[in-house]
Amino acid sequence: MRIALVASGDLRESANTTCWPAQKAMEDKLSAVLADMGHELWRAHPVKPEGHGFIASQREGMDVFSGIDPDMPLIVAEAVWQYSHHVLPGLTTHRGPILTLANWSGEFPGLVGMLNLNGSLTKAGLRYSTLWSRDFDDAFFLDGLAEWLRTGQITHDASHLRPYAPDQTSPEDRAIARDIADDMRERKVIMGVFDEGCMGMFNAIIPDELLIPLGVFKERLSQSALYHAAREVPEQEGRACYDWMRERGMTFHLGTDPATELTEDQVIDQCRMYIAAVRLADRFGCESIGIQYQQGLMDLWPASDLIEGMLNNDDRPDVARADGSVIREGQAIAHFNEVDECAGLDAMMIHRVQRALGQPVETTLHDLRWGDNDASGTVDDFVWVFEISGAAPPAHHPGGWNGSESLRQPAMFFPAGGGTLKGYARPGDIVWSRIFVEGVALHMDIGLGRALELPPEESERRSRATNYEWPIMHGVLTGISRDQMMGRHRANHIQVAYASDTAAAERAMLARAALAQELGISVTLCGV
Ligand SMILES: C[C@H](O)[C@@H](O)[C@@H](O)C(=O)CO
Repeated sequence: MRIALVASGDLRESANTTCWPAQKAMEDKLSAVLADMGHELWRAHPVKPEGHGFIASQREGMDVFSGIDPDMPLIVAEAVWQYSHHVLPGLTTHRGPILTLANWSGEFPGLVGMLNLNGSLTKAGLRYSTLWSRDFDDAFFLDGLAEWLRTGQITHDASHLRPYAPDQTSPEDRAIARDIADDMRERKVIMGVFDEGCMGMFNAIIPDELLIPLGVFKERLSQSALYHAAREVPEQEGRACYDWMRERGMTFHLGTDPATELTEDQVIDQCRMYIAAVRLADRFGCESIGIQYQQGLMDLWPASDLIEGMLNNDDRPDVARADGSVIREGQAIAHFNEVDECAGLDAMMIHRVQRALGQPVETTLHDLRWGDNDASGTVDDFVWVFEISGAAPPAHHPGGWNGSESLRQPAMFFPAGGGTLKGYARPGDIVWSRIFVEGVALHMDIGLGRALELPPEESERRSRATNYEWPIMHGVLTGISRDQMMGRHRANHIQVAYASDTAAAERAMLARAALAQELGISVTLCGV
């Protein structure tokens, strides 16, 4: 059988050319495996003179698909972060079986790219199968591939899923959830969206019609307004924020070459944008905000990540209004990275429930980046690398600000630099979740887990195997195997929040499930 292969890439040519060798190596392996099985893998688009073989725009993807027989079996293979909208239009009219596939490697965010495509295909209502492998020779992969070749689909183990039933939550916590839901629906809530849609993440956009019944409305803001407002903030105000973080013990790894190193000027500009973002959130009454950043703004201003980590922390530098009053003093302003609105909605619900239960509100999304057994032998579990591409709230790090550091964002992604907010998440009980769109409705997957402390060499190994600049949570998910998680998860992102102990985590999970259900979101308990 002849099988078409397409590879979607980044919009940034610097990322495409840097990552191409990893993609090529993966495609060669896949081709060899399929040849052994008696099939031919046909690359449906060429390796370009620019030095890579990725589809790098939506139009290019549409043109590639117009040359593919719509009834052929087709594999979208990803070893890198990719923009789903490059291939989504073509996939909407493809009739043959679709397989999304990634290599189990931390080197580049290929698994993350595949998971985003899966979430986007799910939201678009398209049928697909999905598979992953480290070396393309394990039984799980070979059996799955054989099943797909034979039947056009792969069924993953979903025995860890069960629908949530409201009587699992205590009457007191159901009342808390109902009060929050009533307040949202009556008083209404605003999510501030600084340029909707980021990096082709179709799954991350919630149609307004699905938010209206929850009382949630978007304020569509422009990154140009944020850029302008940041430029208006005097340098000394930015410096005061920078000093505030250093006084609390945060480490900034500074250099002198802005093209590849973090400079003080970049950090001060990030602080100016933090101040501008807080004031805009206040001006428009936004309960949460999301800054898209990665297109447009990335050419003008250092990365928004440090800003996002600062916003997501209750203990953050004060920002005053013109009259001198402090904006939401001592309270985090939930920020959803990459304007992932599903994460933004979840974060607002987390803030409200966790505050009502007296639990920490600090929450962040992470990429489901990679995972591996613990090479130090400290635990037997499979340990995930939850790793967001820039910043976690300092409250997630041991010692808070003192246990946090900032490194320059990689030049291949972020030409104007900017610092991250990195740390290794402190050990503790967590509740994880993901809101997603499927069948033109909102759904929530939720479960329990633990963040682990691993020996420094193992933390370092995991960080070096992925992006050293970015924060990590060593995550263990309760009752869910690696492959169950991969087979089910409908997004590249996973939301995490801490609880004080296991009982508190379970209570918070069930209270959040009750709130979601009350708001009309269908809830699946995963692994618990
Ligand atoms: C910098 C990259 O574009 C990352 O933002 C990307 O890999 C992601 O994190 C996607 O969630």
